[in-house]
Amino acid sequence: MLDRTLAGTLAAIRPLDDEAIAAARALQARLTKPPGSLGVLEILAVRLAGLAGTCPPPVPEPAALAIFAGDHGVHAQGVTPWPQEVTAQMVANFLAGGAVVNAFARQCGAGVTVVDVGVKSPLDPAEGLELRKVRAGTRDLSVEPAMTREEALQAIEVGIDIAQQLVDGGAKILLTGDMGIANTTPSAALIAAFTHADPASVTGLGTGIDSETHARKVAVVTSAVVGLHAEDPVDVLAAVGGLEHAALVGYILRAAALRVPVLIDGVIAASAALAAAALAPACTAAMVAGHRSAEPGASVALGYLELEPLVDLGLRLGEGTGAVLALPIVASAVRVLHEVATFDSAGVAHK
Ligand SMILES: Cc1cc2ncn([C@H]3O[C@H](COP(=O)(O)O)[C@@H](O)[C@H]3O)c2cc1C
Ligand SMILES: O=C(O)c1cccnc1
Repeated sequence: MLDRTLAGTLAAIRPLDDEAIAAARALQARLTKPPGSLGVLEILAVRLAGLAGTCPPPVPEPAALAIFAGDHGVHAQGVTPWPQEVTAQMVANFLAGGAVVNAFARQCGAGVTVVDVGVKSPLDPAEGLELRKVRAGTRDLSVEPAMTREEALQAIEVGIDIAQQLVDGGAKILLTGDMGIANTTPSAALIAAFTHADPASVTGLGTGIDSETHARKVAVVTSAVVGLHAEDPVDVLAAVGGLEHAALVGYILRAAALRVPVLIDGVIAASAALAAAALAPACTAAMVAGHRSAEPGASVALGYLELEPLVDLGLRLGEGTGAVLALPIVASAVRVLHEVATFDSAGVAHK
């Protein structure tokens, strides 16, 4: 049994299993389809065999989405037009099943868990809600570090714990989700900090902002990154990240430690994935990029992580929507290794 600390989680992350990869490649070659005809799906299924250490790897059902919710002190800088209360109001909407991600989750067959890791207002207990608040929102990252190192570590361990709980409950794949008004600003700062990209090039329009707001946002991200002298990934996360970002880091790392695939959603999850990869480079083997968010930083982060997104539909919502939409593709890729007949078994002639 792995201990649920960050150190215990990092120590358990291992590279892919070469034997399972070889077995999956050999199996792909025997299935009744021209070799390579399933393109990216073949590569993905082989990698998931390597992750699971068995061929075929488990069909990713049931699937579990965790939506980590938190508020942001940097909201005070006018980086988003939406009031901060929307974070808590959307949490209520997720719990009532009324958000976009709920519709997608019903369509694609994913369970939804909402985690309050840092919502500003107090939330009442509810079915499907995990009350794990580390702090009622971060501090303003443009003025001081958003979190203490201790707070960031606590939030990482919330993510670790939630991932462990979902996998203990039977989940065969974990999906990332987020809710936090203003959170595309810390996401851009994390992406600039970890990839060394120009802050302006990774700062997008978030929920949809005017050019004046965008200019303010670029200035905030630029000065946060210029003023950042942290080396350790947890310190970077504490300085310019959010509580939901930190929880996502723990969630991703725990998925990798448990050898369960983790479907990365949009720019918020991609920025957390960079921090996770900085802590444990081998954890990228467990990551599957769900979609290409319209937010420019997401493509920069995925490029840095060498991940190709499965779908590209111009989404810019978050909540886990892009991860959920990619789920049937991942499941289909794995199902091929379980269910497709071989040339021998089906009596189909080779070329
Ligand atoms: C109604 C509503 C539902 C959302 N669901 C996700 N987001 C997304 O938008 C927010 C980030 O964008 P920004 O940095 O521009 O504030 C996050 O809450 C993210 O999850 C939403 C935003 C709104 C307004
Ligand atoms: O990429 C995302 O997930 C995203 C983009 C804009 C706003 N909220 C989330």
